[in-house]
Amino acid sequence: MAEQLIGIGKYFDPMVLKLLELQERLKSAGVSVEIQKLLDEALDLFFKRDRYCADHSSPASPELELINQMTLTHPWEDLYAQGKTIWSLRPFMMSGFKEGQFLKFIVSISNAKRVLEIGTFTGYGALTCAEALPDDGEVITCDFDPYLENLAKEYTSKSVHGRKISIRLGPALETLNQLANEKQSFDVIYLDADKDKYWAYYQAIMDRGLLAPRGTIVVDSALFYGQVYRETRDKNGEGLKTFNDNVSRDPRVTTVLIPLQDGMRLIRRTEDMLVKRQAD
Ligand SMILES: C[S@@+](CC[C@H](N)C(=O)[O-])C[C@H]1O[C@@H](n2cnc3c(N)ncnc32)[C@H](O)[C@@H]1O
Repeated sequence: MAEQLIGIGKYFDPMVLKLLELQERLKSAGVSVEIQKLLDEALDLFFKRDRYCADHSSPASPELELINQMTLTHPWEDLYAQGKTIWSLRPFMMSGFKEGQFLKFIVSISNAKRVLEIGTFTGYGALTCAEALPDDGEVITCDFDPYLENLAKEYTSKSVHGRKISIRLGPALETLNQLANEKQSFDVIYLDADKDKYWAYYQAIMDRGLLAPRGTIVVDSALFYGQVYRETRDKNGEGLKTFNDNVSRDPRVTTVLIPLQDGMRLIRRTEDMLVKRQAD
């Protein structure tokens, strides 16, 4: 890719990536030490804020931390080279701590009982949701990679909340159609799979009754490394842009896009946002 479209490590914000690039270039550009120091301080403030927020949030459970560590150290490249995974997976695909805690709050404050996750990966999002559900709650999560089905099962079952999780294997759109045919509906739906199909997933969710009354859709990677507001986009960035444009114009829903991590979007039916007050 000519321009840097994809983030480095856990930093998804193209502005930070540009500032890091500038910091490198200034070192050899003969710019005064004071100017370099100002930029170093500005970046340091950004990283400190990130660290401070993480340090002053409740920690993830030991079981989630185990999934995090396993995901970071798993031999993804070797597995793909050996044909054991159907595509090239990377640790940064995992939801991780900040998004996880945010998602957990949404599940909890919604008093959700049933959650659907589109895109399981190593089970971090599924277990996060399961931890916020009551004993009779259920998370259905789906992925099309059989390797991930086994891995996520192995790791989520290490938690007492793992029994609330079931995994459906297959292309997400087929799974959504199956669930709709089974007349299933969900209080929270976490959309976190192939970005170019988000609009198709959203249409299936909204048109086929998958979102329960007063339900919420949570969309991950809604900014997609800033591609949605930049000139250059790949197939996924294009998919996300179409999705964002269409959803923000859909009169059925009320939505907010939050610059958390790589962008998180919340969507609810507009009628569910209206407070029903008793007549005086
Ligand atoms: C970003 S990761 C999901 C991360 C996960 N939700 C978490 O909380 O850590 C996206 C996942 O979607 C899966 N995926 C991509 N395209 C898919 C499709 N068409 N059908 C089903 N799963 C798909 C990938 O295999 C991958 O595991």
